[in-house]
Amino acid sequence: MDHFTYKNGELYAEDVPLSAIAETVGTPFYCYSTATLERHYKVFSGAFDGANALVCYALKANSNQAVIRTLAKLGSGADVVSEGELRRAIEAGVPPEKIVFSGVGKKPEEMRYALEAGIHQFNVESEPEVRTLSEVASSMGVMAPITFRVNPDVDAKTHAKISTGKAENKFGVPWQDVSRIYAETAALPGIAIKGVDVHIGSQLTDLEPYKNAFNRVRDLVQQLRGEGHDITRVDLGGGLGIPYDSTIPPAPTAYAAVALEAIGNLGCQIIFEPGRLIVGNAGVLVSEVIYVKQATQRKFIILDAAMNDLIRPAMYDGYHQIDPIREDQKQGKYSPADVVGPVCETGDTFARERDMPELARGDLVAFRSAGAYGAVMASTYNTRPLVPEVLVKGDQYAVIRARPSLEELLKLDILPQWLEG
Ligand SMILES: Cc1ncc(COP(=O)(O)O)c(C=O)c1O
Ligand SMILES: N[C@@H](CCCC[NH3+])C(=O)O
Repeated sequence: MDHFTYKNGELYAEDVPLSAIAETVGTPFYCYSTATLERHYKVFSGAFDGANALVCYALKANSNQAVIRTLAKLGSGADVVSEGELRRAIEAGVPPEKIVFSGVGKKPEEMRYALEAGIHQFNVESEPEVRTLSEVASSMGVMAPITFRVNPDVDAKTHAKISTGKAENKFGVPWQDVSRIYAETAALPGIAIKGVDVHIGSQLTDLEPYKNAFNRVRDLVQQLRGEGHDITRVDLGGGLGIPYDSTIPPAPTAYAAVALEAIGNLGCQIIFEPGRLIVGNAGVLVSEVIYVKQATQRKFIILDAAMNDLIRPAMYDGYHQIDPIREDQKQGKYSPADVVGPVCETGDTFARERDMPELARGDLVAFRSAGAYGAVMASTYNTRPLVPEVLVKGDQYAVIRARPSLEELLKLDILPQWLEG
């Protein structure tokens, strides 16, 4: 459920008409709903009421500090994958003891920063990484709390580009080496083994892969305990899908039941890293129709948003519902059209032969479910400024990241002295 609904003949974000934001901010822009963010966080964390669970919102999905702070105020922790994200989380008010650090390529200086901050744990993904962390922590005279991310070799049944738990993927340590790696790590200085971590992929719409992975993790925890390790934490990652089209993913309560059935009796703290589930349906991308072009074979609706603003359709064949802002258009006649952006790539196509309402130059549309992996993946390709972000709360709204000017964008380049003049 989200808080983007038609009222008074047009699409609103909570109690603010999106057209009013478009008038002051210009298009394209991302708009997030505080009520939806809060609702999703509460539904997810509420599914684990009574369990020893820590929800660490995965910042990569949407790392605007206003979004992070909204969630931090509800008690959320953070899953970060770089020093940049770690700084954002701390700056936005997430206590370091609720922060986990994931990712296959943590650099020594990032490890140092995280150790100084006092984060909850490093989710280590390889042997060279744990040796480096051991050196860094020892040189600082501290202990680094860790889990190893294990690769359970299960098929998450999601898009290949966002599947992470197969043996062929770069993530985690190989299942057959886990026992040896834990034994060798136990002898390393500066490292405190705390548990096991797994994350098998993103936008999962089936609980079966979770069941397989979590049961494997449960057996592994028992095995590692038998081998003398003090396992007190299990991090189950994120990945629960959201409805983009007609596929209805499992409810958080059903997911929680699977997780708790597998892991609930181990006496461990259970950590979750949901990203998309929290922010995906809490955001829309609003764009204006620049032209409608009738070509020989197709009708093209050309928008002022492009693949650089929302890459999901080009990169993962991602589906986003595209709704007109005006309700009369929503209820009117539909005909097939390609919805495209102005970027000079054929891949800059949001939808092909999609049934679309009758739209004309100047009309506004909203891409639904654009709160996750939208603004964070934007680029300035074709010298298009990064798209601004707006947060709504009730009848108030605020720009939470402004649109940079073209002057600012151009100033990023530096002419070498031999080209000056
Ligand atoms: C380690 C890790 N944790 C959490 C997430 C969040 O995933 P999602 O946004 O699908 O919940 C990801 C991204 O897939 C990830 O790589
Ligand atoms: N960027 C992907 C999700 C990647 C998940 C990252 N671990 C998407 O838009 O669907």
